[in-house]
Amino acid sequence: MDQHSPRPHLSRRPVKGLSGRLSVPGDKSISHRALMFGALAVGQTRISGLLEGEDVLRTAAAMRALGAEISRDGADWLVCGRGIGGLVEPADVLDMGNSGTAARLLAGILATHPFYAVMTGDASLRKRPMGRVVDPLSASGAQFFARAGNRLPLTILGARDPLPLFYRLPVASAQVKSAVLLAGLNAPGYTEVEEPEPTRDHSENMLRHFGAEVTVTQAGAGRHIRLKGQPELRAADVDVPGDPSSAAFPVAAALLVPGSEVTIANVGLNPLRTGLFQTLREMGARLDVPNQRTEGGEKLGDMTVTYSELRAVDVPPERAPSMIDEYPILAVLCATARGTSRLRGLSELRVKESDRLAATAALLRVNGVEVEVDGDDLIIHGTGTIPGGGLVETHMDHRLAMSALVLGQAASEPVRIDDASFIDTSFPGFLKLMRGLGAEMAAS
Ligand SMILES: O=C(O)C1=C[C@@H](OP(=O)(O)O)[C@@H](O)[C@H](O)C1
Ligand SMILES: C=C(OP(=O)(O)O)C(=O)O
Repeated sequence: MDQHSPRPHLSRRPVKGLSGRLSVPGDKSISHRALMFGALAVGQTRISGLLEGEDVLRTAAAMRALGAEISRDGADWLVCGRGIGGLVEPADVLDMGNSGTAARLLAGILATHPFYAVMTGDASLRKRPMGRVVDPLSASGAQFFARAGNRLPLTILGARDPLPLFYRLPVASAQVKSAVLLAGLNAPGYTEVEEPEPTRDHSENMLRHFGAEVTVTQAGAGRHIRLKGQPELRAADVDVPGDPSSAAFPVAAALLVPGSEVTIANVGLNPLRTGLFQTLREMGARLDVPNQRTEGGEKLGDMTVTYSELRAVDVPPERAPSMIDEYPILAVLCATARGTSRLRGLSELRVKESDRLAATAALLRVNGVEVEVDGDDLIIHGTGTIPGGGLVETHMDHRLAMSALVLGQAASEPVRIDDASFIDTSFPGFLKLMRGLGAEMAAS
């Protein structure tokens, strides 16, 4: 993706409201994990609804390079696993593209497999911190060699006699928690992780689904997770729900174009992912989810969203893990609401595909919105009107690209972005799907 061709696009206000019923692609977090756990299980795992975005395809390629058989079967994916400890040394560098989740979770798997592997990524991923996984994983006996600041490319020499891990997360990160649990799968005894605040629990849910023994107990404001090492993971089918982090974009567009009503089928509603929807309701959004259900340990439902006049909001820092990827699009909605919004405790946004705190502020400013960054908080002064007319720099970041295109749906002048190509990492088909609802987005 370093040699990718930028695809500049523009977005303008449509003449009438957005409408329609749609599905968004599969959940990215669950898709990565389904491929990884499938590869570590014995037998054949069938995955339906897998996200075929570039991030997840990188995970599929890496698990193949480690010896798993992965193929497509119609709309489904099949994974023939090698069992825990059964992966083989990859013959070449593993390129994780733009994906932090793929790189960090794979580091966990590689830490307790006794061979040599090298991982790299694109220019965005090579800037992101890997020390957060290298530190805890080193205690398993694995050796890591990285560029200054623990950046990719990263060489991993997996432990021959892995030790179980006990780790208290210094930041609320599901990626770090999952890396430790994945390493613990191939170590004898119990691996334990304590998180300061609950983070998405797809790894815990899926480990159980594949037959591992995982217990979760409340620990203060956070959680204590305990995994019994060296289980026999048994292949188990996975039905991936729609990604709530992707649903956020059509939901936001419907909320800011007058006259809109849109229904999104099968949206994942894991309570550790729904901070945005809670916040939108506090802002006065009409979101109806009449038929909620649970499938494969994950909640989901069909969500209908109707254009709503939004009011400003104050989002507490402890809500951040449940909506960590949704702040750029929430900031766009706050810009359209009348009044001052404050989004608190966003330090983790600085280490995403871009520095999302700075880049979200810049996205709004260049389109005439008054914004401040105060420490780790983002403050947005909404007037109810978006002048627009700006060219947004997206810094290889899919969420910034989609957020800017949604902003254009409410702006007086068209909003341009320098590059729409990274949208395919998490939301292939985004532009087509948005145009199908009546949004005005085009190449420029
Ligand atoms: O575990 C996961 O699948 C993810 C965890 C989050 O990252 P952190 O663990 O860094 O918060 C999130 O931003 C990312 O898109 C997906
Ligand atoms: C932060 C994200 O992903 P990752 O960390 O996997 O690159 C994201 O999808 O917004």
